[in-house]
Amino acid sequence: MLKTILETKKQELESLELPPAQQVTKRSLYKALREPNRQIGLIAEVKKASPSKGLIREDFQPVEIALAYEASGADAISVLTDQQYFQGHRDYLTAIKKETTIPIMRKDFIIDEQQVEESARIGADAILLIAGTVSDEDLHQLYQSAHNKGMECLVEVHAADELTNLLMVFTPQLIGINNRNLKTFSTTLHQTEEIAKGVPAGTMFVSESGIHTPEDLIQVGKAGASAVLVGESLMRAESPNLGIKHLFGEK
Ligand SMILES: O=P(O)(O)OC[C@@H](O)[C@@H](O)c1c[nH]c2ccccc12
Repeated sequence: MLKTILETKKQELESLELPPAQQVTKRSLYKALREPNRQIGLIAEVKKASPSKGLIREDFQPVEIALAYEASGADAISVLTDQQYFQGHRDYLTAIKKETTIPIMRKDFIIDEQQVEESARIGADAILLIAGTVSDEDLHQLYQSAHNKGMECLVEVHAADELTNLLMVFTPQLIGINNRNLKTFSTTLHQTEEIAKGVPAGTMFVSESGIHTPEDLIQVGKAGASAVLVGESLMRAESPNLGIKHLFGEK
């Protein structure tokens, strides 16, 4: 699947038109996650559909969802901008950035400098970079170029050896451990527990995917996660607010 998505991204790159730069003030994702609103940080995701689950939310109002996340105490927001597989759009991110005050991360498959520039222009505060999509050296380049453009990065890994190899090239300020197996699409929080052992002391990491309950938060918190990235369980809730309350076990 990842291979297919990357093929699409390469095609899209051939006709990518850079939008005009939005005049925005960048917000720090690192800082927000270092001082979370609750016992563990929350990056709440705006996600309409996914390749594994199909359509997740029929009534999809991206700005309203983002505003509700912020009002409910999310520390940051992740916005899917991939159109073909996640039914996202870069305009959703720009609109959300304008209406909110917390850091906004662009969730897409970023494999080229042009997309880093595009992310800066549409108003992203941070971008997701995925280990294994390009070489670790190229990933480092994209990471540095994002920082040069005033953005921060969440660098995602899926396996312990992937993290080990990455750390031989550079140490990202923020690591994401994806609980989803990209081949089978199944999720297990053991993934976080296993891979966390290889995260350097003092480096923050986020546990991503397949997180639904207060027990899940405790489990990944014990493994050392500073924050969680949650999409589906919030998007399927009756409202974003109820979804966040349910996640944290609040009345
Ligand atoms: O909807 P979930 O299971 O809560 O997962 C959110 C997020 O981790 C997931 O959307 C994700 C993690 N890494 C990605 C890379 C690309 C697209 C999507 C993702």
